[in-house]
Amino acid sequence: MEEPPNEWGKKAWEHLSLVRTHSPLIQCITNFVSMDLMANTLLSAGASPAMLYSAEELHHFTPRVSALTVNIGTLTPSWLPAMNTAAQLCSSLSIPWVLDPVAVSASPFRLNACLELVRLRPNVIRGNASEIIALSLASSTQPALNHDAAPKGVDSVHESMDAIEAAKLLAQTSGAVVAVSGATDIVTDGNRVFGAHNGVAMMQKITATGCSLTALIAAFVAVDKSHALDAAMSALAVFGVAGELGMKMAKGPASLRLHLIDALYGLDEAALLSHVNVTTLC
Ligand SMILES: Nc1ncnc2c1ncn2[C@@H]1O[C@H](COP(=O)(O)OP(=O)(O)O)[C@@H](O)[C@H]1O
Ligand SMILES: Cc1ncsc1CCOP(=O)(O)O
Ligand SMILES: [Mg+2]
Repeated sequence: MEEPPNEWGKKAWEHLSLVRTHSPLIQCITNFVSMDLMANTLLSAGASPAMLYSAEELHHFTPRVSALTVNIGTLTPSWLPAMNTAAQLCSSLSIPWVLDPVAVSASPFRLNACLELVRLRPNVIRGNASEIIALSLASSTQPALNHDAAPKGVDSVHESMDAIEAAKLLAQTSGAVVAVSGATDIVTDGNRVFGAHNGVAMMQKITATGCSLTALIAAFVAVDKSHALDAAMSALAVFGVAGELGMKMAKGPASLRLHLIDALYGLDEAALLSHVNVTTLC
């Protein structure tokens, strides 16, 4: 019997092709750990990264970008004005921007910074399961966070499938598309929920793969602004497939980092049609 066509695979290929053709300029206000991998991920996908974060140049630069990513990984008070100004500029100019709430439950300072950024209306919020659960809880009722249950650092202590309801709620309260990475990458607009069953567990052993994925989402949304959910899903699937193909060559995290970038650069339509595995979750 003939296989049904892989509609999400086709869509992922269309989005990746648009990124390669248009090479969207992506501003990344991000943590020091992720700058290198994030910029290289964007370049290998065909986008143009710019890791500019000085408040002095935002009014000149940010209005000319195709999308922005704001990542609070190594947050200090001095970074916040630039993050807020860039986010405000994007929201007022209808430039898509994506928030990565790294380690949002690590401190009240970080949580409050994130809540302020959520109020500036990101188009997409991407985090791991623990981050989305914590931000969703705080966005809806503002409870005191239970620090015993919350992770202490940047890595998730929850499974992505356990964050579906939290992701839907965060999408509804924020108006953003919400993406949760993990064994299954989940995307929701608060109503529809899709999951990409791609990627390999070893990707967790490379620092900043999550941050880089968030920037990739920004690049994909930049080329399909009116379909943020589809674009985010494509980015998650593409990154996951690159991880799977890279893993065939890798011996461990260090060589996976290298082969992941090479695989992303070399992805073709046949690879996406045969590997992208997206299903409707609810
Ligand atoms: N158990 C897993 N199996 C397959 N892929 C995974 C797994 N855990 C994470 N990934 C992939 O690793 C990448 C980074 O996700 P994650 O580790 O959740 O982000 P973060 O670094 O923000 O915690 C994503 O592409 C995700 O799909
Ligand atoms: C280790 C670390 N510490 C502060 S930011 C950061 C990188 C986190 O990257 P990711 O969220 O992609 O794992
Ligand atoms: Mg992260």
